[in-house]
Amino acid sequence: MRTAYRVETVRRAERELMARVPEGALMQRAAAGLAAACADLLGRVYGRRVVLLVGSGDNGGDALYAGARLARRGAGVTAVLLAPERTHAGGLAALRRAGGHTVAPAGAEAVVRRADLVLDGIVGIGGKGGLRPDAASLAAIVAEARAAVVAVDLPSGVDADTGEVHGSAIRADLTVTFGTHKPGLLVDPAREYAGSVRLVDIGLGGELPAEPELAALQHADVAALLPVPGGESDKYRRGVVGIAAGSARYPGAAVLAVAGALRGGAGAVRYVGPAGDAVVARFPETLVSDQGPRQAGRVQAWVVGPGAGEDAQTVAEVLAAEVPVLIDADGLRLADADAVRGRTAPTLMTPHAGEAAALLGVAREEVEGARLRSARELAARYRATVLLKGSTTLVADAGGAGVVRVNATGTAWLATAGSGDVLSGLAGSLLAAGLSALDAGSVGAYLHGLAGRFAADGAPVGAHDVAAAVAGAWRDVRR
Ligand SMILES: NC(=O)C1=CN([C@@H]2O[C@H](COP(=O)(O)OP(=O)(O)OC[C@H]3O[C@@H](n4cnc5c(N)ncnc54)[C@H](OP(=O)(O)O)[C@@H]3O)[C@@H](O)[C@H]2O)[C@@H](O)CC1
Ligand SMILES: [K+]
Repeated sequence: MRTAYRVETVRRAERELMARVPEGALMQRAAAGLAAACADLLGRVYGRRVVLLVGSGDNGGDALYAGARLARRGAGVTAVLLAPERTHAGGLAALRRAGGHTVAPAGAEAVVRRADLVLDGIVGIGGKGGLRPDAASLAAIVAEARAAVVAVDLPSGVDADTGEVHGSAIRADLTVTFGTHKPGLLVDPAREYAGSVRLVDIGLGGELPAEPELAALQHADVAALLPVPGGESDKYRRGVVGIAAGSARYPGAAVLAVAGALRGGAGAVRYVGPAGDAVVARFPETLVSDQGPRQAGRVQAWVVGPGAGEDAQTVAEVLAAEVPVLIDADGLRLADADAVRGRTAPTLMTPHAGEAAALLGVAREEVEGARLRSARELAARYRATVLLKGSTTLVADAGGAGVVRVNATGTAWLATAGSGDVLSGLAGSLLAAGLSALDAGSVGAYLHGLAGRFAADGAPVGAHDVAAAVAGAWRDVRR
């Protein structure tokens, strides 16, 4: 499990650890890891031109000590000091001893233009709000440069706790972060500014609490959660998932949701709705019912909404069922909020940013800019588990508090028509197989993302290709 902690938690853990190690030891560990990452990126250190952007806090101190290490290995290192009188004294002395130089911000453009590598030590976890004007002009200069950019701990200007970006921020190729990931490194839009992320162990692990702010499942975590049939299993014990989806206008949504559901671990898929012929033509193993959800026979979980059009009656019937329910697409619009809040069995809502915005009564951009806050807010309002889809997929558990899962497997190729229908079937099938809403949502997103990668392999794909690739993703996870 990859985990991320909020700044106040990181600060508390650092205080505990600092009390037990020699003064300055943590910064030296950070600087050593940072310098090593820079050396890896450069390939050869000797003769390279390195520019440090140095703010007034310890983030600048890290950059200066790392710069000193690179200077000792033969790099030409120049530090741009944003606040010369408040620069980290020990770091500055170390850089000077190693033969490094300093310039004022007015000299930044000339040195950055010629640099091979820029280290962004303007601000780290002590940052508040978007970059101030002097720092923002440096960010603009860096954006024009050909140099590789390494962010120290965080790209300056992004919000460490939320992943929000207010104003300008440094765009890095690599972020070297210390002790633990910060939520902003895993959630868009900030994640995009971070580039790839390398975690340097400074010994903080033992001081961090059990519950992080964010957690990203890895292969082993997913493998442990996947439902696997035992010797005594039959189709009913493995769980039956009901799919109430599709309409005369959108029969394809039903086919795709069933396609996802067949790959999600339930023992059988029951379909109700007007697209039964299309579903059976493609997937003859589906149990098709021409009754509404109430009369359709037992299921262990329902999926309602993909391509549902205006069928509010079906949505209401499904919400009244005392089994877990996944609500997607049109179902989100048609569901009565009080009916969702009043449910006793788990509910998993799977909106994309536009749908989440409509439910929250805000603009889509607001959700995209504040994904973590939006997912928690929806989960609190509806007392439902919320899987917010998009460039970063998040799953917040019912009520909105507690750890939020972030999915790291997605690919931009998944932004294709019908892809969400496959995910809803897949996650609904995992619900029917007995996973909690949080696990079904995050395992579903993980497999779906991986399947998208396998199916796409660098080229456009259709949603049916993604569904077909889920089995391969499943095998890859269990391997
Ligand atoms: N603690 C530890 O054990 C370890 C910590 N480590 C390192 O320390 C870092 C935290 O250091 P920190 O606490 O000194 O804060 P930091 O991020 O340098 O920023 C504060 C300065 O930024 C300024 N500033 C604020 N907002 C701004 C803005 N929007 N735009 C521009 N400037 C802004 C603010 O100015 P002020 O408000 O004071 O005028 C203040 O001077 C952490 O990220 C990691 O790199 C590692 O060495 C490992 C061990
Ligand atoms: K930084």
